[in-house]
Amino acid sequence: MHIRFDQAELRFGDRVALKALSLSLTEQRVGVIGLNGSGKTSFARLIAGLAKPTSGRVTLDDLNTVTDEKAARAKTGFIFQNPGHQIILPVIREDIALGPKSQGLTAPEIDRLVDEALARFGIRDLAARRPHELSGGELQLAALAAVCVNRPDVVIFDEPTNQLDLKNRARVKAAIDGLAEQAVVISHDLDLVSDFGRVLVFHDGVLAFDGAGQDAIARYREIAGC
Ligand SMILES: Nc1ncnc2c1ncn2[C@@H]1O[C@H](COP(=O)(O)OP(=O)(O)OP(=O)(O)O)[C@@H](O)[C@H]1O
Repeated sequence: MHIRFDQAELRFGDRVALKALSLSLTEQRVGVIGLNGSGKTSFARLIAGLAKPTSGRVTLDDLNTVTDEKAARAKTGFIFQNPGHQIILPVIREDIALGPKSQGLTAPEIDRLVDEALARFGIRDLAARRPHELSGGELQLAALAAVCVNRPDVVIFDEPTNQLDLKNRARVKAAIDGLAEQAVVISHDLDLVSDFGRVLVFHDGVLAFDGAGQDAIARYREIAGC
């Protein structure tokens, strides 16, 4: 998918979360790194239509995230920092079924799509479980299944390996690496994006570097002074 920012800026009162940015992204894997408060989540929320640019515009395959809001939103899936908060039904299977149900599909069609999504992320064993019983990694995968069942073109991850142990981190990394969909990955876990062909470094709401993973990490280390 072609994600495009045209002088898109996001402000909250006097505070500029993201300064006017023009950018074109078509890569399958895009990493986003930078210090706390540098504008990464603001950038991601603008793509997903969860925030509207205060000025300028953001388009997804020529659909404007504001004027074509519904169609643009359908192209994106967002995995939040705390995926437990986005699983709203009491049982994982029911939660994954929410999207297909809203499309008015028949019960067997819904069952088939949910089974496919569970199998795709290797979480069939979680189908009957409740979100509060799951580990952080399992929650990430359950949220990913619930997002991908809706067939988005791009999946946006906000710090997907935050607070995960090595085993869960590896599981989530494998799921991201294996995605057929385009992925935009915000991360403080630099290894997660180091082999991405395109990684954006934000600093103070400005795009400070745009290039290959290893180069972006080097630039980020300079900014962080370590
Ligand atoms: N709803 C809001 N109201 C006011 N200011 C906000 C709001 N959301 C973000 N900001 C400010 O915008 C700036 C960028 O925030 P953003 O969440 O995009 O940063 P980030 O790089 O994702 O940070 P982190 O790594 O800590 O998650 C920060 O100064 C933040 O305080």
